[in-house]
Amino acid sequence: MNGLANGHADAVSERLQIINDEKKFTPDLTAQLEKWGLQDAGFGYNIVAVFGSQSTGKSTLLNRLFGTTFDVMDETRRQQTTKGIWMCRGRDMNIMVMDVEGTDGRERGEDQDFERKSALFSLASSEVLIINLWEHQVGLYQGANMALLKTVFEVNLGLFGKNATGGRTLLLFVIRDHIGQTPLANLQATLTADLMRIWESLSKPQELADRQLSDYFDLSFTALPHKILAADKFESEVLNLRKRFTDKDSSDYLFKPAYHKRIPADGVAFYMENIWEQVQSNKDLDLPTQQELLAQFRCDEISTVALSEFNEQAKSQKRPVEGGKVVDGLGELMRTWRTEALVRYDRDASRYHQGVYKRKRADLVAALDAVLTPLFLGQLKNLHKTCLVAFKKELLDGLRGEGYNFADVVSKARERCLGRFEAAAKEALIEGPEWTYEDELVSLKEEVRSVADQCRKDETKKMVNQIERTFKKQISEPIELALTKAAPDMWDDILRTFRQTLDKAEASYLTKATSFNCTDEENATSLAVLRRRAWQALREKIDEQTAEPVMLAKLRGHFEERFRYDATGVPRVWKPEDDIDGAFKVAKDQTLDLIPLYSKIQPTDASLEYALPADSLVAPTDGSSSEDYDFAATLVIFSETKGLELTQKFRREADAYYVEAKRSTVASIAQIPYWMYGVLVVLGWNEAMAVLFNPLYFAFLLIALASAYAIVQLGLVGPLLSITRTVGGEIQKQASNRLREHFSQPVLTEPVRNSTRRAVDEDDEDGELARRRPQVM
Ligand SMILES: Nc1nc2c(ncn2[C@@H]2O[C@H](COP(=O)(O)OP(=O)(O)OP(=O)(O)O)[C@@H](O)[C@H]2O)c(=O)[nH]1
Repeated sequence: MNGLANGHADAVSERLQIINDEKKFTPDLTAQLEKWGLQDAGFGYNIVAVFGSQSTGKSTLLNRLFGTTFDVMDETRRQQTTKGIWMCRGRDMNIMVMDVEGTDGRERGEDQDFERKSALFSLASSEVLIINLWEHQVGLYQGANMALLKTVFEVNLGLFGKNATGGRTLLLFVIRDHIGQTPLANLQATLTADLMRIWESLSKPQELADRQLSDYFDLSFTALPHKILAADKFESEVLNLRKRFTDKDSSDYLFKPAYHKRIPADGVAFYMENIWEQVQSNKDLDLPTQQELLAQFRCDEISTVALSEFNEQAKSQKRPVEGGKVVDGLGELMRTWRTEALVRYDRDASRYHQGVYKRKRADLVAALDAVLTPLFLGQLKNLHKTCLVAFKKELLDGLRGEGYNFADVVSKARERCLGRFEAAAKEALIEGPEWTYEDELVSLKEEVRSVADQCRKDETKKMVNQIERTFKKQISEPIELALTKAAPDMWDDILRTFRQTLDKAEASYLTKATSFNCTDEENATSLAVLRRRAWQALREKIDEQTAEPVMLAKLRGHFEERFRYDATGVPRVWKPEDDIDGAFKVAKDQTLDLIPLYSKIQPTDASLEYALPADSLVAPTDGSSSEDYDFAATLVIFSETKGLELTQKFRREADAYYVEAKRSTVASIAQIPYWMYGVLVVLGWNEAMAVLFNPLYFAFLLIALASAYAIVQLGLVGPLLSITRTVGGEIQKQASNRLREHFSQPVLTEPVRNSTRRAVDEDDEDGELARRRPQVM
């Protein structure tokens, strides 16, 4: 019986290494739980673990508190006792106690992997985690394992922070070898502040960013006196603490239900194994060694200083570049800033862990380039703009004045523009970042080409306009002359002149176009436009010359030439015997024949007929018109109705000429007839004899003769003659007027009446003349 009881007692106090040195989780936990009699405990059990530096009396404390059998360090050898994680059942209590390998162990050196993983495992799986530390460790960062706690909190939050059912955990700080000089409250405040600080500095997952330490952990603090120097007090305090773990009725009972993980006892083995697996596979725990940590910290600092100085320098050119200015020597400036920053970094950081130094250097280079790249791109954009502006200006300057070769001007300006861009872009390139200016250059080339094209189009237009003006000048006079002459082959002359002048204009265009590098298609379009405009110019000239007043003047001129001048070109003086009617009719008919001649462009020689080519008829692409050209319509100068209107107007004018001619014959008839002078001699003979034979009259005659002699002698003949002529002329004028008034009075009213009637009855012209004749006579 005793043997059995002893056997059971041994099994209960047996301990098990649940995680060994090789970080392997034991497969025997379930069996051990069975042996401990906890397998069927359901939720009736608790888990506690310990955390702290190596050889700080963790195992001693656990054994005292829970009656466990963990190994305690042999004082004489002072070496690590606990390796891995051990578990033991508390004596007479359903408590699974875990003794965890101490942190900061000499044996593991800088390999902190296991201590992180074991600490995290303890934190995640236990209800109460005893954080065991010497009093003198309080306030230290590394000594108090704060760095380790930070890492563990961080990973714990990432791994298990979202698990709302995981429950809270009590962190029980046990301060060992508490002398009492510093009250527990002060130590507690220091530790709480430290914890809060590391919690704040955690990098938390985004969704847990506002979680507080108190959301996951409760804090409790207790102090134990020196085990050897105050052995009794130590023992009694340990007992007090033990009660807090065991006395469920105590107000400060530590295993509060809130801390329970709610895993039935038979699932604990699986649950723990699972936690260990997660802990093991978590990459976040593979943190760098201290050396690396230090390197990271320092390299970051050095890099920040270098970067901030670099940023200051770069800022000075940021505004000008953003403002569209091309900064001279920007490449050199950028190279200097970049090199200075890297030299500064290399000088201070290269002494640290090489891997970290190189990694951070790459980060720094990327940060430097991220600042420089916009400057480079901005510089390229500004260069692009300025070079293009310069190109345009050079082009316009080159095309000013006369005698330039367009192709030459363009190619020189282009070469200079691209050369300037490439040189400045090359200067801005720096070694290191994979920058290129090719894309910008391609886009610049494209824009230069399109500007040159536009310019060429404008120039071609200008040239066509110039040729058109010359064309107009050249055809103006010949057309005017031909239209004035009004010969039957008038249109032949006009069309011949038109063709010759157009041929010259086309040849002139083609000669000039070669220097413009125009494509065949562009030439064809320009020529089509030129032909169409030439024809329009011809039409304008013809329209100008055939406008109604001009046309009437032409007809009048033509008529006058035939009616008022004879065949030899001498002005006619109509005599009564002249055939005014015949001459009038001939002149008028010949003149009226001109109206159909003027009304249509119709050469007598059919080979001279002109038709615009089809491509000149389509609507021009320059937007000057949206309609196709109706060439056939342009051949008609004026319509038949217009012709009839002209005929009527001309007839009225011709009639006035006729009347005038008639009147001039009356005027010549109205002179004093010569026989009147004979009548005067016959009738005045007696009076003459009376003068000769009357002494008085004779004396008067002699005096008159003497006076005449004296006048001749004195040279007064001229003045006297002129006086006499003036007086005589005046008298003759008066007499003539009287006679004309007398003879012309009845004739004046007739033509007005007749011409009105003539408008009504045009065909009866001859009859009308016959009626008029006796009245005039
Ligand atoms: N000064 C002092 N020494 C103690 C105290 N508790 C235990 N020790 C001694 O400290 C030494 C280490 O004790 P352990 O209990 O093995 O310490 P540990 O933290 O479990 O050690 P590891 O398991 O190796 O990490 C032993 O020699 C103990 O006698 C204490 O409260 N004060």
